[in-house]
Amino acid sequence: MRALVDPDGVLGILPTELATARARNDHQREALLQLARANACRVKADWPCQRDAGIAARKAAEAGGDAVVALRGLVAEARAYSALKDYSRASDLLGEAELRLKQHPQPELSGDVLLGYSSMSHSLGRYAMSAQYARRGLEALGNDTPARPMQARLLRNLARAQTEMGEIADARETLRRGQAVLAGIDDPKLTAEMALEAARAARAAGDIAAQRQNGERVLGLGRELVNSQLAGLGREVLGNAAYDAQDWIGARQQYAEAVASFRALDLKRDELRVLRSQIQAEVASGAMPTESGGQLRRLFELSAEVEKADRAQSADDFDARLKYAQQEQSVAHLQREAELSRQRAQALAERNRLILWLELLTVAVLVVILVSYLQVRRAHARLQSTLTALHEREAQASSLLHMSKGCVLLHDIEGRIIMANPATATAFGGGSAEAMAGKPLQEFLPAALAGEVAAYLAKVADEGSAEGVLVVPAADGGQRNWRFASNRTEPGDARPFVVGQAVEITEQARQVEALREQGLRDVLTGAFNRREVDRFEASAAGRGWGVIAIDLDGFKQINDFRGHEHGDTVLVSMAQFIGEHVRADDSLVRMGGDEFVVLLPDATPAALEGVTERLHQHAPSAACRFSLGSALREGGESLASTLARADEAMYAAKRARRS
Ligand SMILES: Nc1nc2c(ncn2[C@@H]2O[C@H](COP(=O)(O)OP(=O)(O)OP(=O)(O)O)[C@@H](O)[C@H]2O)c(=O)[nH]1
Repeated sequence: MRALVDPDGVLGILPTELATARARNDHQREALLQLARANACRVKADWPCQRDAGIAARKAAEAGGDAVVALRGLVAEARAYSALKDYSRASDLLGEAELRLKQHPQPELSGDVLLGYSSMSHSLGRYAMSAQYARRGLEALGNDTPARPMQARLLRNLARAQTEMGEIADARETLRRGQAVLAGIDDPKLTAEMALEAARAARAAGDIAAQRQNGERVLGLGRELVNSQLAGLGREVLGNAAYDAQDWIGARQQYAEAVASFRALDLKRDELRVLRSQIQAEVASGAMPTESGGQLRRLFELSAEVEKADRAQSADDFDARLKYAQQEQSVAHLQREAELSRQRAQALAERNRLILWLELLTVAVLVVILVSYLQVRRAHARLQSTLTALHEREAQASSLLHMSKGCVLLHDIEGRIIMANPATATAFGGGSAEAMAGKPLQEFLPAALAGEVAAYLAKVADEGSAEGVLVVPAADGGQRNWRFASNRTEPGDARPFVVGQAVEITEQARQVEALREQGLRDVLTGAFNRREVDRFEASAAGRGWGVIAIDLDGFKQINDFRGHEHGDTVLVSMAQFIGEHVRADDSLVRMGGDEFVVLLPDATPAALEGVTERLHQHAPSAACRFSLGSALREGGESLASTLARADEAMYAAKRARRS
């Protein structure tokens, strides 16, 4: 902004700032400083300076990667070439700027480019085209644009073209809009340009007052900006106003001032134009001979026509260049479009491929989810039925345990009860099954069985199982027999325990004992039979024994004379007689027929003597006479040897009795 009002000040400080930015390699700042320089040069109408600054700004911005600032530099450069009337270069650069703008849309810069085209068209006398570019520029900016100076410039160009085309009312309306836009913007050069256009339009409309007013304004701004060209233009406007008011003297004076200003600046075209007006004023005022005036008029007409023709030629060239540039743009545009549509088609194909994959993936995921769901459902159903069966079995097992007459007991390796069924609690007198839990097994068994319980626990722990019969003394003095079988859980079990079962076999044991007893007894007399001999020898092994052999005398005759049944009675009576006179531990064995043996465990000679003596002593009360012989075990002899010696002694006694 400072470049607009104080261009010299800006240009004064720029070299230092630029040097600092370059030293820091700060391309972006350098580019912005060069843009400021281009603006300041434009205000001073120093077009080569603007061109160079624009080029430098573009290069620095490109080095700094700032595409937008590079574009600004390019536009500044183009506008400078346009001002230098190098339309070919200007249009090339504007075309390039347009192309770049498609990639980096910037409404203000688009407006600037179109302003450049509009100015060039105007310079070449293509006013309709100039107006059209100006309108396009205004459209590109939009109504509410913040780029008001650019909007004002476009309005200025539009008004200028309208004036040239004779659309004076429209031109003045456009200028009013332009001035409204400019209000509040501190841009003296633009203000002056707007005033110049207003003056031209006023002249075309025959409004001398407005011409003067605008001329004064331009002149004032020229002074303010110390701009001789502006001052010259202001003088020209005032000269035109005076000319139109037929104030020939005033007109000649203003024109003369303007010519002087343009000559000092070497602005030949401006000088020629004003000089022509000045001579016309001279002629009109009669200061020149009419004849010369006629020739001069012709000269001016010709010069104006030639100028117009030159302009038309330039315009044709420009048209051709514009067309070429537009074709280039169109080709580039078409290429870009083709590339874009190729990329779009590629992207679409890629997208479709991705969508297809996505769909396939979705289907696969859905199938996996469905299969998993079905499997989970099946597993759940299986689990449910297994649980139901398990609960049923658990209930059955619990019933079995509770209803079982047999004892079921779970205990740990140390013998601590984990669980017992009611039958166990009843059998062991443990109160309730629950009360037994947590207590040691020994607590429910007599102290006398402590050793057996310890042996049982050691066996089941070491070998994994134990079974046998436990004989428990009963309160009534008898005993109860329990057959048990216990199994330990697998050795690897973290918390091993033992499942024990027991059934009471007291009655069976009693019956077995009775049967065993019967097998050892002689049916007729109740004395032991011969099997007792073997049992006795086995039980008394390693110890001493005594034997008394007894044989009835004349028993055959009893049978023969008194009958066999009586003989039986005698045998029974004799067994009773012998049993009454032997010791409680002695065994009376009927060896067969009328032969009896008394087996005396641990018998001493005195004990044997005592028994035989008692038998002899009570012999008269016996139902039958008898003979006896006795023998004590000698050394480790067999029972058969002792029996043989006792038999021998008995027979010896029988012979002695007979004789
Ligand atoms: N009534 C009866 N008689 C039996 C039984 N067993 C054997 N006898 C008889 O017992 C008799 C035994 O005869 P012996 O060996 O000669 O006995 P004994 O007549 O006493 O003669 P000695 O022994 O020499 O004194 C035989 O007549 C047998 O038939 C039995 O169970 N009941």
